[in-house]
Amino acid sequence: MAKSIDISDVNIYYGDFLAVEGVNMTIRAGAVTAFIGPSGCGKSTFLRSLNRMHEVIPGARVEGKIVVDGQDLYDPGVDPVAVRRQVGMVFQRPNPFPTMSIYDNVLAGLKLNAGKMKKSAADEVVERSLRGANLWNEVKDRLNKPGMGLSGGQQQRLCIARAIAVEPQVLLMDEPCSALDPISTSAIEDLIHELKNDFTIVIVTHNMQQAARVSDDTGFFNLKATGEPGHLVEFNPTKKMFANPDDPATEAYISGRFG
Ligand SMILES: Nc1ncnc2c1ncn2[C@@H]1O[C@H](COP(=O)(O)OP(=O)(O)OP(=O)(O)O)[C@@H](O)[C@H]1O
Repeated sequence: MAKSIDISDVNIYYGDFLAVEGVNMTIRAGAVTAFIGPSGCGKSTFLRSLNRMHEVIPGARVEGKIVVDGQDLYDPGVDPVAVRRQVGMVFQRPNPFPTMSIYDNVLAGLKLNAGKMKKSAADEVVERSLRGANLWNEVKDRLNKPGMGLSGGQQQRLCIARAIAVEPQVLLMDEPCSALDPISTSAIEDLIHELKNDFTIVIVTHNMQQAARVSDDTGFFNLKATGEPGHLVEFNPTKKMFANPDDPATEAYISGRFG
């Protein structure tokens, strides 16, 4: 089930380097939220803090609160592996496991999380996830073929199927279309529309048209100055952000005057 995410006073560090400072926002359940902003302002860093992937880099840490379903993900008692199950992630480049079949790729996260499953239950998860990722009709007759044999767009939908197979509450997408052609991009954007019925979706995109097409809310990140940390300049419904932004820096960015 989709959940909202309440973020308060989040600072994100790489060692001593403060990369992102003072973020406050509420990401709505069952909506698509896009993060936009110039290169290096911390969009991906912030996204990775939402499922505790940031801290896998040595010396990296997060301050502040990120609350999903009443639970602060950074509470000392919380298991980061459980967080990553609850908050799934899809990356810029499709990354199916190269030696695994399409079928096993879909189940890869579940097998790590839930041990051995019955074949009938596994079949059911594979079909549901591939249907959910709009890929079933294209692959149902070759489930035992390698995932790497699919086109780039199909591989990305396979990675989405793998992410939704574990039934997360939130799905993070870091520029999921940047390695794809326009037709595959359009297929992923259609899919994002459908997935938001079941998952809270957060997407980082460099493409402002894409943010305008797929998202309900948008966060604009920027650097105050070179060498300063990234920060959230404005967070608003996407329609408002693109028609009538609150901040002159947002206006300058979306009208193409910098970034
Ligand atoms: N592994 C790392 N170690 C140290 N600094 C890092 C690391 N990854 C990112 N940074 C720094 O953190 C800041 C934010 O980077 P990040 O990749 O989050 O920005 P971004 O807005 O997603 O950029 P882009 O749009 O180019 O992907 C940058 O100054 C970057 O150099």
